[in-house]
Amino acid sequence: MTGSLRVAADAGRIDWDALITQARIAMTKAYAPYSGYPVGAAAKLDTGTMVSGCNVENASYGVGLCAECTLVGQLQMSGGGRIAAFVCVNGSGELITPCGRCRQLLYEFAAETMYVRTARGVVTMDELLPQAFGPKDLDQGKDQGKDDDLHQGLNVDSQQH
Ligand SMILES: O=c1ccn([C@H]2C[C@H](O)[C@@H](CO)O2)c(=O)[nH]1
Repeated sequence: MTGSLRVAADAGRIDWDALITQARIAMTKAYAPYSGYPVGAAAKLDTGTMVSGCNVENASYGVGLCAECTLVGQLQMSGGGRIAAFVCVNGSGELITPCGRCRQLLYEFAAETMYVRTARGVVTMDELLPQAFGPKDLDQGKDQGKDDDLHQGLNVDSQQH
């Protein structure tokens, strides 16, 4: 089976209706007095556990939490795990795609292949956030930080400016 066929077959085994129902229930708990735009999110972990979240806004607008924020908080609090499937919905219960910041939040906890059902169909996390920055990049950066030659090279350069 080719890669894309396997992806389609795996995604087809997910109970999306159950996940969307959970997201809609979560959306009813949203605290969104400022935007008037409630959001609910739900994820199925590779452990089988279901977690959900809703947006929680704030009088200091910029510090409001997206539904995905509270979802990853619940994920960690409920013992951790990797997200195998994810959906989020708006106040009408319709599918929306996670905002940019939330794609990064979700990526941190994504399973090897994580499926996201959107209004345009099922996509993978890698398709939603291509060339993502993640934990592996931090590992590489740490190794390079110990490279004295590189540091000296950077110092020389900075002295020239
Ligand atoms: O992926 C998203 C996009 C938006 N929102 C929230 C943030 C804000 O409370 C409201 C309007 O942007 O929707 C989410 O929870 N998740």
